[in-house]
Amino acid sequence: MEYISTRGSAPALDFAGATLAGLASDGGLYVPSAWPRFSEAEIAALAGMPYAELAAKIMWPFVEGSLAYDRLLELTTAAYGRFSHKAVTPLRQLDEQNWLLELFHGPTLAFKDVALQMLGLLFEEFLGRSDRNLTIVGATSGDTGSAAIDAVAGRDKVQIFMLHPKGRVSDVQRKQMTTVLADNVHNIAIEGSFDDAQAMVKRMFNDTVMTDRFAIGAVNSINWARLMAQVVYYFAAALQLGAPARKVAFSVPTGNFGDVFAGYVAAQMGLPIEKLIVATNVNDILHRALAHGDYSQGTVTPTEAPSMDIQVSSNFERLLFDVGGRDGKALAAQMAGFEASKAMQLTNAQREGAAALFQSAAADADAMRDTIRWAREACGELIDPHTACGLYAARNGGIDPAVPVVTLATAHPAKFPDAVSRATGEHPVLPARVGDLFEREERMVELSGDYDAVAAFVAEHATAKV
Ligand SMILES: Cc1ncc(COP(=O)(O)O)c(C=O)c1O
Ligand SMILES: N[C@@H](CCOP(=O)(O)O)C(=O)O
Repeated sequence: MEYISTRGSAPALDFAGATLAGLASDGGLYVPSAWPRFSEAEIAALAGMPYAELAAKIMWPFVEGSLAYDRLLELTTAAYGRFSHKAVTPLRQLDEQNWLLELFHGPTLAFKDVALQMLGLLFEEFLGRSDRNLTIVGATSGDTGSAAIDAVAGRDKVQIFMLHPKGRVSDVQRKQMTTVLADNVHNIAIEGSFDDAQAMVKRMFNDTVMTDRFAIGAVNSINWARLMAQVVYYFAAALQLGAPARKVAFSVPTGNFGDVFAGYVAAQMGLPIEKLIVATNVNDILHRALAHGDYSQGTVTPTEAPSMDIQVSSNFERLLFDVGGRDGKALAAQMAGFEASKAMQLTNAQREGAAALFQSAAADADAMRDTIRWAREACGELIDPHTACGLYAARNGGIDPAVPVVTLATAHPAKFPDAVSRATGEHPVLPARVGDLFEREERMVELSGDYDAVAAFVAEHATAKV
């Protein structure tokens, strides 16, 4: 499989190259040059497979040329062997139409583990074939950070620098990052929002002073390998609910548009998806873009679903590229306009292409709280505030009652105990494997939101590329 940039001018790479590169050198994001497609019979034959095997089957067309199938299966077996539930991503029924897909049974209790456990192993595999050192620079609103740190802590040839917005992640999220004291882990709290952190990360990929000395790598969902691994659980859930004979809808709590774009990829591969519901909190740039074609940044409002406090959604670029006719030059111009003015109108082709599969909704604080309460009182489930945005959109999405609607449960409720207990009066308990989190020592540095200060810190602590 060959990977091309959404902005049309970076060199095409194979899977290993795209995984190590992260962001394309023209500022675009890597996408497969064509979507692999499974026939109905091929999809039906996937039913009932153990998760690791299903993962290898789904990922295979994306990695072919960079990994042998048997090696891929060894990696998926190792990655998903660390999950605390045998099914890895179990489904739970809430009522006649609604289901929860629990994605939080990995080591750091959020859906990010599903992709990052795999990505950590892929880095090790590909770096082992060269004498290259990787300097990972990432931005997190709370969950990517801990999942990425868990996946690479202590690994040879990798240093990780993780930027989070100071004071804007939950205490559990912060401690899951800052209590990992491995020498290759560097946590940086910056003044500003996740968007500010993400902008600095992207800038570093195009800063030749840095890229001449260091091989900068990505763990955010700008890295294609993240999304590839997330495609698997759409297949896993839909197969359990009767696919390919029956269509399924998904409601996806959304911030950086990575998780829901993985659903779009599943649909391009042939999975019969009725609708993908994009669920935001009040930071609703994606809801405005999908409902009205208006992709304009706005300021970030802190909410009880802090991981989705995002107003620039990196992966939306991948969708605009695909539904807009895969014209890299035109998209590069459109994105340059957005970067200059912080606003952009979708073209008619982009709006119509997106509307064929996506619908959207934004949940405010009342909607989140009421949905957390409903899930507890009516269905006996404690859910986190991000999942609540998804479930709110699912219950109000007007999907044909004959179609099952799966809400992605993206985080364990105990990561956000204050919001959950405000809504339900119950304090969710952290699973035993992270139970002593609050007794562990923390280490992080605090920096201003100034790019030069962050770059200087990275340069001081990173290892040169070879
Ligand atoms: C718990 C949780 N739910 C949902 C999201 C949104 O996912 P995405 O950024 O892939 O849209 C995030 C992070 O962004 C998250 O951490
Ligand atoms: N919610 C994320 C934000 C970063 O998104 P990513 O999926 O692009 O890594 C987080 O928790 O950090």
